Amino acid sequence: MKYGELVKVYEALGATTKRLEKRDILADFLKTVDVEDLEKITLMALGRVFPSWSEDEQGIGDKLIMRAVGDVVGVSVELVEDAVRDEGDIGAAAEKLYAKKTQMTFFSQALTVNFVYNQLRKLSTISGSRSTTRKISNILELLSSASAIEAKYICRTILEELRIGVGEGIIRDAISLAFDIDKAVAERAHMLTNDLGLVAKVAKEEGEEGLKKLTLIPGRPVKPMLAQLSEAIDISIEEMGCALCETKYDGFRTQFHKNGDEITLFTRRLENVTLAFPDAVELIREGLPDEDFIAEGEIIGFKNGKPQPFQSVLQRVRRKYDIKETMKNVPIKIFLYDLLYFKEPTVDEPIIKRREILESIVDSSNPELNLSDIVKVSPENIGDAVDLFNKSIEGGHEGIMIKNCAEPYIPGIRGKKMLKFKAEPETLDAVVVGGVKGIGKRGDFIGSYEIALRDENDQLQTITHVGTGLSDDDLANLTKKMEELKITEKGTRITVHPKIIFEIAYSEIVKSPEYSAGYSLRFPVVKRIRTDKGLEDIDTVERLESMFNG
Ligand SMILES: Nc1ncnc2c1ncn2[C@@H]1O[C@H](COP(=O)(O)OP(=O)(O)OP(=O)(O)O)[C@@H](O)[C@H]1O
Repeated sequence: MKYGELVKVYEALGATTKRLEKRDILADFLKTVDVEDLEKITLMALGRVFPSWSEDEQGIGDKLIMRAVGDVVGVSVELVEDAVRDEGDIGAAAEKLYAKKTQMTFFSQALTVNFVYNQLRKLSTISGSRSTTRKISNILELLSSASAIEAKYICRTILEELRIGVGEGIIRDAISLAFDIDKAVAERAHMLTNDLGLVAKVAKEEGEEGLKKLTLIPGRPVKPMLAQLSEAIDISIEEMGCALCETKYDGFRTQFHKNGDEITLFTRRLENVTLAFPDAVELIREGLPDEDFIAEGEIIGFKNGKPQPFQSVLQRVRRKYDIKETMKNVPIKIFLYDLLYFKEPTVDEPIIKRREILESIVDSSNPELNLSDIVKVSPENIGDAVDLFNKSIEGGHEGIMIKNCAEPYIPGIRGKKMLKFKAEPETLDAVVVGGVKGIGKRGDFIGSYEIALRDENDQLQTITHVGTGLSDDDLANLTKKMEELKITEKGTRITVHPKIIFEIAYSEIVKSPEYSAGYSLRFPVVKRIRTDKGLEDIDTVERLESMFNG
């Protein structure tokens, strides 16, 4: 297939903000795609060339693309930077600049999807000496054969930001519609494999039956099951009838995979953090059996018998070097609470059974390797759950989880089957989309951060500016990061790629015409910088609205 055909679909998708229209456009298109191109096109519709579970990345920053665009069009990097400032992103800037392109390209052939996909994948394999030059020449090969509009989307795909408002949910629904697959079956296949390209291919070739056979593979990360808030401990237990209540540890959610001899650790964002935790790998190797498994739990920094703030474990993840040193500074404990695979998938077993198997396979004689504190509760002994809550808070933990005894593990879904009850008021996770440079003492820093939530059409809508709660160190680090993520700069204001996630506490939600969400927050404070969360994890305008309406 010609790349130009995919580009036409990108344009159509970008031209509407309506979710259902996007789904229909994509479904109609997917029906026409040959099976050889289907995996590639499904990934590229997401603006990616690697599935979510893959650790490969193109590793190209804005600067490098600007250089490449400048080279192809025959203008200076400064001019490209100006165009980006005017147009808002490198894709739109490239499209504009191509119109002025003076150099003619000889022997240029129409780009195919296959060629673009392979060239972009190749970028991840280029490393070592002269890698920048080699990467640029690889990008130039693509850009010099591209039309203006193709260049726009090639640049955006390199940065993994297509800006057409299409997320995984829309693509999954389009696959269901295109190949007549029950939505729940497609959703489950996606959640278990984390590979929409594969889901599309199997849906087309083997239909629902084929999708039902797709399952977990130890060594490949799975999206975690997420929790909703419990209104009150007693109400939740009454509703569930039988509940497993567990201490909610405020640590680093980790999946521990064993595949053959290899043990791999993944974060809730599916990042491989094995190298940051050699001690955790050893604890898991010694405390669990030899068979393949996927267990889930929390890694917590522990010092002098006390849990350390969540940020302390994050230090371990950020440090690429001196792991031995950081290991000494931040000793850890593991608290396991779920089992997704043991010799075979266990996700369909109820939590009560999964816990039973987990208890039977974990040797927790080492005080660093634990099972979560747990009580089985029914409406007759709700007091036991309240006791566990109090004990958890006294122990320096966040609260309790309340899990419906009968429920399977549902990856990636924030459902009512697993609830959390915390001592502290609820917070919001929002993404930073811009910032304002400070004045006076904070002149060198970006002191105020504009944050946004996601709306029902996957677009970001702003809610407030926040600067309180950040230490001088945070401000220095954030300012550096914001410079790297910068898209445009006007006066003291900058806009950035949406990558930094803040957890925000506030006193009240108010209506506001000033921000595009239509709501704002009073007295917002940054509680944490959530490097363990990504854009897909931020809260929605819908949730804000329902919290506003009480
Ligand atoms: N015993 C436990 N069982 C399940 N999850 C636990 C447990 N202890 C701690 N957790 C943590 O609680 C989180 C569940 O809350 P949720 O799914 O809402 O994630 P979250 O958005 O990270 O929540 P929060 O910001 O409240 O930690 C899990 O992600 C996990 O990290």
